[in-house]
Amino acid sequence: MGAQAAGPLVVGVDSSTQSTKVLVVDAASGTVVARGRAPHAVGGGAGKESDPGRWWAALGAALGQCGEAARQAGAVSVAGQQHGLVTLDAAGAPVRPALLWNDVRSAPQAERLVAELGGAAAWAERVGSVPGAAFTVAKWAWLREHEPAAAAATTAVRLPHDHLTERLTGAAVTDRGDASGTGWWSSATEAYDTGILDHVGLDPAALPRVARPGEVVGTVRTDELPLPRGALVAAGTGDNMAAALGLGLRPGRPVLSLGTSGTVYAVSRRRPADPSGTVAGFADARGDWLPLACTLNCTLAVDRIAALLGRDREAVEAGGEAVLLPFLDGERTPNLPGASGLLHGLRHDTTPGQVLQAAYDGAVFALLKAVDQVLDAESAADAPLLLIGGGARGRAWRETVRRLSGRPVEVPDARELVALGAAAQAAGLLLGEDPAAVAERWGTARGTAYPPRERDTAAWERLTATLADGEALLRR
Ligand SMILES: Nc1ncnc2c1ncn2[C@@H]1O[C@H](COP(=O)(O)OP(=O)(O)O)[C@@H](O)[C@H]1O
Ligand SMILES: O=C(CO)[C@@H](O)[C@H](O)COP(=O)(O)O
Repeated sequence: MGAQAAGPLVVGVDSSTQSTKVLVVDAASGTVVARGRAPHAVGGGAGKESDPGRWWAALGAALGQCGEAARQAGAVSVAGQQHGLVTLDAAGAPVRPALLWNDVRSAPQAERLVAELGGAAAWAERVGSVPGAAFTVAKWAWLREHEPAAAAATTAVRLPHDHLTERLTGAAVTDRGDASGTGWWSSATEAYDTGILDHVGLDPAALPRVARPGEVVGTVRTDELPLPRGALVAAGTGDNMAAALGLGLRPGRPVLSLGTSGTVYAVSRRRPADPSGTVAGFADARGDWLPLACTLNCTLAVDRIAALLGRDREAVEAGGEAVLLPFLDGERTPNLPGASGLLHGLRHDTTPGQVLQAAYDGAVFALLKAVDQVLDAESAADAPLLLIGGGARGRAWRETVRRLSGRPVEVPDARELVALGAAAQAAGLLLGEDPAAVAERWGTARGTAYPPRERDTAAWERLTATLADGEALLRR
């Protein structure tokens, strides 16, 4: 155990794309007393898949690294990567590996579903979002079409965080935040949409119950993990909703998260409904909304380009006119699921460091373009961007965001805001408090403030033009 604890201990879990991270936190002060981390494997050939059993094993390994502290927890909450399709058989075992949020094979099914059920505006009004390949409903439609035997063997469908919560408690339960990324939960009625479920041949009985914010959904009932039996378990939520909890986020504060995915979001009191599909109309974990735009190519794509160039990720150079759209995995924002990376504007004097800088620029461009779209109209135009996720630790990422946004940037000292948000949710159960108020009291958003820099409008215009002119290639 690291630092001393005064209050009861809580465990917050972040089961994200690349790894599971666990924090044991003093509920009274927010002090992190122990932490653990274990990697996941993402496979699946042309797609992106992970074995849910590996998430469970990684959770056990990460908790094990926390030593005695985890065994003293009074409450636990699991946050996880959004959208993933976990299919279970009658014995509760996975029928096949989970299809992940960044698997673009389901793009044709998403397109078809949008057309079949009234078009983009109708979906935005009914569900809050226009589903793309990421949404669980498109993944389920893909499975029925490509692996009908697997779909037929499925008796329960879960999201990654639901699956882990169920293994902890035995309860089939999810929360409104993660449910809002399925495409079969309506933000208009705040309930499963039986018309959509019927359309895709999924029995509502196969889905978990949607818990109320603040509900105790069960207690730890497994001996497979180093957690105390009987500890309270919160509903958990999607990883972006958990980070919003972890920051104690209030409306008007935009967040930019740089991890496997790039996301930009804000809390809103108004239910979003963007018919263009750029902004997903997610629910947050407390009863408000979380309009969010997400890219597929963020830290992994830029690290891959740095490796191709044989450079350290910080070895960027200013200047030149190269433009790089690093869409190595296809892209979600803009919606170009079949795209690959595009490099334009090379000259004899272009340096490798300038090409790497262009990759950073291309990775944050669509996210920065969406900042104003996720904020309510009355938000201050110069509100600082809260920069989080693994990339927030990097100078090149931070300076790129400052240069292309022209906004002030704040980088919280706290590293694991998703796990911290889950811990705040767990602490809320024990203390009978709102998790956002818990996080505020913990001071999780405290960090370093960077003033605005002059905006690089020339680079912005080059990116805009290359995206428009390259459209035919990017749609191929
Ligand atoms: N010091 C650093 N500078 C820049 N990038 C970093 C640094 N540390 C980690 N990263 C990036 O963070 C990414 C992981 O971010 P994280 O938010 O943990 O991902 P996940 O999406 O799995 O939650 C890695 O892909 C890596 O590129
Ligand atoms: O699909 C989305 C948001 O809609 C992603 O943000 C996933 O939730 C995965 O997150 P990370 O593993 O990158 O944190």
